[in-house]
Amino acid sequence: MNMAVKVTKFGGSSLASAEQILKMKKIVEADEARKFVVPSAPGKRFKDDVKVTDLLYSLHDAASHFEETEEIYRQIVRRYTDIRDELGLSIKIEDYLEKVYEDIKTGANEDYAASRGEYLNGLLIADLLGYDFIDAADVIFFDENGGYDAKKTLSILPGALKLHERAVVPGFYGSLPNGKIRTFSRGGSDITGSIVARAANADLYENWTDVSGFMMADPRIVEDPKKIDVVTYRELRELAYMGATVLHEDSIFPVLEAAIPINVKNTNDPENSGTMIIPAVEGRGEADGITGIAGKKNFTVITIEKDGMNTEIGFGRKVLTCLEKFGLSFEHMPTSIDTISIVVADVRIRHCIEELIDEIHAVCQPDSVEVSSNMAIIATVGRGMIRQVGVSAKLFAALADSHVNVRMIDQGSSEINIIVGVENDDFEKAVKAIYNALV
Ligand SMILES: Nc1ncnc2c1ncn2[C@@H]1O[C@H](COP(=O)(O)OP(=O)(O)O)[C@@H](O)[C@H]1O
Ligand SMILES: N[C@@H](CC(=O)OP(=O)(O)O)C(=O)O
Repeated sequence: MNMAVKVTKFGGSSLASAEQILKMKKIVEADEARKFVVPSAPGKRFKDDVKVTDLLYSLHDAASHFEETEEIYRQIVRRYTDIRDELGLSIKIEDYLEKVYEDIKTGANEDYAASRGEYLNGLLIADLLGYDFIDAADVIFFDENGGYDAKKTLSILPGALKLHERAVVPGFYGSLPNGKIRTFSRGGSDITGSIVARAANADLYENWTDVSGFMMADPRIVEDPKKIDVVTYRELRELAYMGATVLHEDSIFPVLEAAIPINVKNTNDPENSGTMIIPAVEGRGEADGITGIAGKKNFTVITIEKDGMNTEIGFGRKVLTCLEKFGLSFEHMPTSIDTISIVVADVRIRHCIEELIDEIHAVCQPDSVEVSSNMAIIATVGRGMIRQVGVSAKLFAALADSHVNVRMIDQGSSEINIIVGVENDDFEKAVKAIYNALV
């Protein structure tokens, strides 16, 4: 029988210092099946520390504006040389750092700069574990539009992995058809881990972080929230997208087809079983109540009102055409007979809000258009939750009792979530109220 294969991704918090990296080593060495390791860049060692990835973005920004770069570069050098020295390794990481610095000063792109956090950490970790190093630029590919190219990657990566008994593949980046480096969006090492798990046909994708799995709410908002033991890919995606940052929302796609389970585990508490993320939960469903609550701040809600909107053919299309004209995607679109609300992230819409409203007036001829910014959206997620009588009644009663003004309600058509929009200032209060009422 073939030996089991596990792909282990370690997040920045798990690799922030030599002390954390030694915990990683112990975990990897405790199980023969942990053949492929996907590291992030060193993250925060303490609350107000700066992630190496953020230092690299700053370095690139300073270099491209011809500003002072030495101090930022020195901080980056110190992070890696401290780790190397404390681990007692002899790899000459300074040589690699100098090359990175030179490349950034001579015009390398921003993604290249950001990706070096994982690249350099991968070199150190491969040296420490005695694993081979595979540069992600040689095995993970993006297409000319910058999207992940699954076809090309899966035609090369599985063969490349077979050449190595044990290897480190740095997270977060790959290469474009022109050979330039491209990164996933922030937190994207989780996606690399999933891609490597798929290519290795792994039995399990372990995602090691600084919490013992997915909690029913963000532990920075709700004190000591209950852990989610098992969650489906779909629920996970909803929670992750809506702000539960433990796992990148796109990290389920690569493993989805092969139905490889993901186990979120805690580097600081490796015995804890963490959270299992699986395709579907057999024999469980309608009576399960909620799975979790997640949310994000800083959205704008545009409410368009027009009497008789429900009978006007093509009204929705006209509204969406306006968004398209400004290159805007939207998060939610709750409707009633005479109103449509569009929810868009503040950062996307800020620069064009006035022109967009003028366009909506011109194209849709509405009775009124109202804009509310500084809104937070909160999703309460659970398979079967919607069919369970009383969940939404309890949720809205709890918000009313806490004097939270609900500005928008949307029930996702996937029937696994209820979404409410509240003012940014009420966000934490609302999450706590929903948690206390439903958990
Ligand atoms: N529902 C949740 N359950 C657990 N952690 C959460 C949740 N929502 C937000 N978080 C936050 O996600 C963090 C882990 O994600 P991240 O910082 O990206 O880790 P890593 O550096 O390991 O990739 C936790 O420390 C926690 O503060
Ligand atoms: N280092 C990258 C990618 C990543 O996934 O990091 P982390 O595992 O620390 O979330 C970032 O900060 O976005």
